[in-house]
Amino acid sequence: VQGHAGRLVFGDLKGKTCVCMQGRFHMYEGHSLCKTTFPVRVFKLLGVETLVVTNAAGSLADGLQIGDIMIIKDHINFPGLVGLNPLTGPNEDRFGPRFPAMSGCYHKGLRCLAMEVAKDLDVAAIMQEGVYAMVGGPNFESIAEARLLHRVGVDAVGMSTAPEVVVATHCGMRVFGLSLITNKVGKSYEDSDSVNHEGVLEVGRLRSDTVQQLVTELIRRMEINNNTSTAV
Ligand SMILES: O=P(O)(O)O[C@@H]1C[C@H](O)[C@@H](CO)O1
Ligand SMILES: Nc1nc2[nH]cnc2c(=O)[nH]1
Repeated sequence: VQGHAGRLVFGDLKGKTCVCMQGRFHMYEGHSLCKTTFPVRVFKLLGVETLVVTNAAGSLADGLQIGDIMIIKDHINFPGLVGLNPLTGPNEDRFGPRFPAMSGCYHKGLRCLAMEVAKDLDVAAIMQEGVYAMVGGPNFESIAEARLLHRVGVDAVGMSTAPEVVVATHCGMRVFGLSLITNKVGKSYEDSDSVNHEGVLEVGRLRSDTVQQLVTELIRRMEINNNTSTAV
C-alpha cells in the first residue's frame, strides 16, 4: 500500500537476529488472508520465536490521543468472527493445532517489559494498554460503526494485524503488538474532522523515532531461547 516500503530487511539488532518487514499485505488490497499471513510462516520456518507487530490505528477511547502508543492487550478479529480467517481450510499440522487458543496471544511478560522500557525512555505518559479491533477496510468508519465499536470495548481500530497474530499464535510464536494512534475516530454527528491516509502517514512520521526506540530497547531486553530470532 502507498506509504509502505515493501522491503524485507535482515540484520542484527542489539545482539539479536531480526527480520523486519517494511510494509505488509492487507486484506483490503485484494490479497487472500493466506497471502497476507504468508510471511509469518516463512519467519517460523526461519526460526523466528517472537513476532513484534505494529500498526496505525484510530482511537475510540477518550483517553487515547493522537500520537499515543497503545500496547495491544487483546484483539477483536472482526473478519475472523465471520469466517475470514487465515487458518480456514485443511489444518497445517506441522505448524499448529486445528483449534488454537487465542486467550493470552499478546504475551504478558513482553507487555510488562514494554511498559518498563517506556518509563525508562520517559514516554510512559503517551503509552497505555488497550484492545485493538481489525475491520476489513479500506473505508474508515461511519459514525454508527464507530459507536458500535466503542460499545463493544474497542480502544483502537485498524485494518491489519489480527490475521498475522492468529497465524503466529497458531504456530507457537510469542507476540507483542503496538498501535500508533494516528487519528480519533469520530463518534458524534457534530464532529466535522474526517480522517485520511495522508494524516495517518504524517503521524507515523512524527512518532517513528519513538516507536523505533521502544521496539529496539524492548528487543535488546527481551529474553530469548538459543539466540533465535525476532520478526518486526
Ligand atoms: O498496515 P497498517 O494497519 O498499519 O495501516 C493502516 C490501515 C491502513 O492500511 C492505513 C489507513 O491509513 O493505515
Ligand atoms: N479502520 C481504521 N483504520 C485506521 N488506520 C488508521 N486509522 C484508522 C481508522 O480510523 N480506522
